[in-house]
Amino acid sequence: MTTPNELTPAMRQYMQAKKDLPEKTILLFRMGDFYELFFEDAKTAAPLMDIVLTARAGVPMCGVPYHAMRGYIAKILDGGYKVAIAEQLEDPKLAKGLVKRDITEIITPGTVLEDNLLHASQSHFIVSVMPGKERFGVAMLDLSTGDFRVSEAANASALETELHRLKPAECITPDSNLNSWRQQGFPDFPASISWTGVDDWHFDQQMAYDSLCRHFAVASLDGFGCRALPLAVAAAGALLHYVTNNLRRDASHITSMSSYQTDDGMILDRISQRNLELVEPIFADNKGNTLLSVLDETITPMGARLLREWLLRPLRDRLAINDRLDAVENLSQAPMFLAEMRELLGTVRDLERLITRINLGSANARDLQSLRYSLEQLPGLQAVLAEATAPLLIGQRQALTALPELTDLIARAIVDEPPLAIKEGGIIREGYNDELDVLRRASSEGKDWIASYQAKEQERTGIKSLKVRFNKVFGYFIEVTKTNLDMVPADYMRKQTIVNAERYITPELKEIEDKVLGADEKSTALEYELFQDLRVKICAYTSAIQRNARALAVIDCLASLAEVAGRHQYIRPEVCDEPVLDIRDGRHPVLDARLTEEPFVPNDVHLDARRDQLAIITGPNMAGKSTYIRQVALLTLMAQIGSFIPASKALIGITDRIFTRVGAADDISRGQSTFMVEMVETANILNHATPASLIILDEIGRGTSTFDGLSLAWAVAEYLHDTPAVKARTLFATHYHELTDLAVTKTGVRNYNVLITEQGERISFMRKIVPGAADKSYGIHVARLAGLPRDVIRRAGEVLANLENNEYEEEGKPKLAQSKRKKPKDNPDQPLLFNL
Ligand SMILES: Nc1ncnc2c1ncn2[C@@H]1O[C@H](COP(=O)(O)OP(=O)(O)OP(=O)(O)O)[C@@H](O)[C@H]1O
Repeated sequence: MTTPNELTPAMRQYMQAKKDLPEKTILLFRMGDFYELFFEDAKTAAPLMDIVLTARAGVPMCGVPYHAMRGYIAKILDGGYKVAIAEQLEDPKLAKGLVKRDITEIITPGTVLEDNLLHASQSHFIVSVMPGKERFGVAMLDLSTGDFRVSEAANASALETELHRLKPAECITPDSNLNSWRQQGFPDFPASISWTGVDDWHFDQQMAYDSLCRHFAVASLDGFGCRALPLAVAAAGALLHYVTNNLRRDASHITSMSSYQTDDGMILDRISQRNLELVEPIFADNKGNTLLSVLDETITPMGARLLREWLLRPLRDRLAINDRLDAVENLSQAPMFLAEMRELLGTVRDLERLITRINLGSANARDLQSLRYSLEQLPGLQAVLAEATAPLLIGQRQALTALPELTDLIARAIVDEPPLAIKEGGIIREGYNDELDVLRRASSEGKDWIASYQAKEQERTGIKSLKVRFNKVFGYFIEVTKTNLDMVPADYMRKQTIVNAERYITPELKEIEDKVLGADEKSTALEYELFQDLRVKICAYTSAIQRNARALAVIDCLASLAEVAGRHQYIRPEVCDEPVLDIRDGRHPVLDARLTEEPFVPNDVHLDARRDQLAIITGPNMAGKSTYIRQVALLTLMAQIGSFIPASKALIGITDRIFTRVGAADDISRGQSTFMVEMVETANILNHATPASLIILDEIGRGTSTFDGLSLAWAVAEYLHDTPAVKARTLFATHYHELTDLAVTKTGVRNYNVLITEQGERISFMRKIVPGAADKSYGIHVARLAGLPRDVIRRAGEVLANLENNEYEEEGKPKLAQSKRKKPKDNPDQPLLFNL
């Protein structure tokens, strides 16, 4: 084992860098053209990175070439580690003694900026959570865009919902809080979050407040709407400190912070988000099944990210919803205007991530050109938007600022098609810088001279095949093939022998070469300097560019909604604050958009929490019950994001929360039984629904015995109907026909069924929801369609007949054979329902 005293100076430097790193951090230490890893880090990371572990002087080590390093970051992060990068802080050629090295950044799952680890259409948040007595302060930062927001969640369940919506890769929280969660069990947060505990004092309110003020160069945070959000400020201050100090990341592109209330939008908890397949399908291979996949016709990455956010956070304020609907209507009514706008958006690149890269110094010349082409669309967009009449569109037009001085500057500075590399020249346009032009002229005149020198020497020596060539080792040289060596003049100096030729130099060739190469080297260095200068100049426009990006995102989202509305013949819904839902000829947006052989059959819905509150929907399997109730939830949600909807007419009372209890995907991974999950979800609904909510229940109690299930379903329906505090609009699809009896005694219960036509043994699904209870279950018909053996179908028919005729054994069990008909007497297990 090597002791510290035996370490080389570079190794001691390595140990020093390693000393201050947080736990579970792998250090990549730059040494020349490689990033090297040593000791335990090498042993841990080599298999993760899939590279060979070697040893030098007994020290385990491995390494990757500097240019490939970024590609390995994901592999280390995936292994559950952070990545620290130690760079050389001076040019090794100029260093006197040991090259200075230090940690320049620490990369964690929530703070990656590598393109291959980011989704263009999704934000990538690191979140900070500060617990209060009951409330939680929440701050979130997307380092790739500079998007920084704060909020407070009213309680643990609101925090859960918020984290499921944001899906952060990483969260920080005070050490003490993380420890208590670890001891008492975590709330229901997404399992994918990597949690980091941070010293409690970073969350000190005053310190956080002061450091935020310092960062934004303001005297108060009131301008960011943070006056009444002390916990949020603490979370935000700690987050900024963590990113800039602990991770040593550059935060110059974080130019503002915004605040929002977690409960001013419609609440969509984890379960509804999943069941309604809003942004992710329940089964991963059904990508086209999500509502987002139908509504997302955005053109820019900023628009795609914002639309996703709109979908997961529908509005609740009628005026705000109408603002969006007005804008969508305005665009829908002017297809030319819409098309022109979308065409202009087609040239706009990811402005938010571009300006971040420019700020962080990782942008190349092509990024600057992309920025220029994107910004050059703004005057055109402003001109087109001058036609807009909807206030939201007018507002966005006013928020757009064309930056002609900046686009001109980039246009003058950068060539049309610059290379990817930024240190090898070829980037700066002629005429931008006099000194550069002079150097280039010297180089090109020299090169011309060299070109003519070849012809001159051919003439002088009479060697037709004489060539003037160049390589990096010898510079310029004259090459003569072996057959012509007798004609080589005396003044040629031999430099190298190769297989078929000899290479020579001459004093005059070397003299010109010095000029050419000197000029080339200088001009490349100057180009890099000019590029850096330009980058700094562009950084001054960061917040103006970010404002433009936000306005463009809104425009893109509205245009996407208008485009989809036109494509699928949607109509504008009317929204109101009363707890009603009146939709004519509604269609399921996802099934409707997908072209299938069976045309989609539209259906109505009429619900009013004050009168027709609870609809019980019965009907055979496969009839379309689930589709129908999900459709109602989706149409309500669409209306509240400001989208038009597939229907012929709609009045939508604004909903505070959509609850779903749907059997499809039970969470076995959470270690709960199907029935337990079902009951937990039902409890959540009964405990949180309000008269402004919308509840869709697809069968309750299926996971237990029939009688238990039926009794629970019955009691749940009664509770929803009878309890004033939870009297929400409810759609209840069920196979328990007994539930249809509720309509007899409960004034707010309505029965519906899905129309079926029967021809002999065959049934046809009409997909039409009609008033009244279904009279038969038809489960056995569907089983026949599914190909169950004939004997099983016949036997099931017999048993069904027994059951339907209440034929029971003495002890009250259904008699599963043809037998004398007898009803059980005085059996306490026999549910009351059958006697109703
Ligand atoms: N209105 C409709 N128009 C056209 N096709 C429909 C309609 N509603 C449903 N379908 C089709 O019928 C299929 C079955 O619908 P769904 O799953 O909603 O039935 P269900 O009654 O809930 O069945 P189960 O009780 O077995 O869960 C759907 O996959 C869909 O393709």
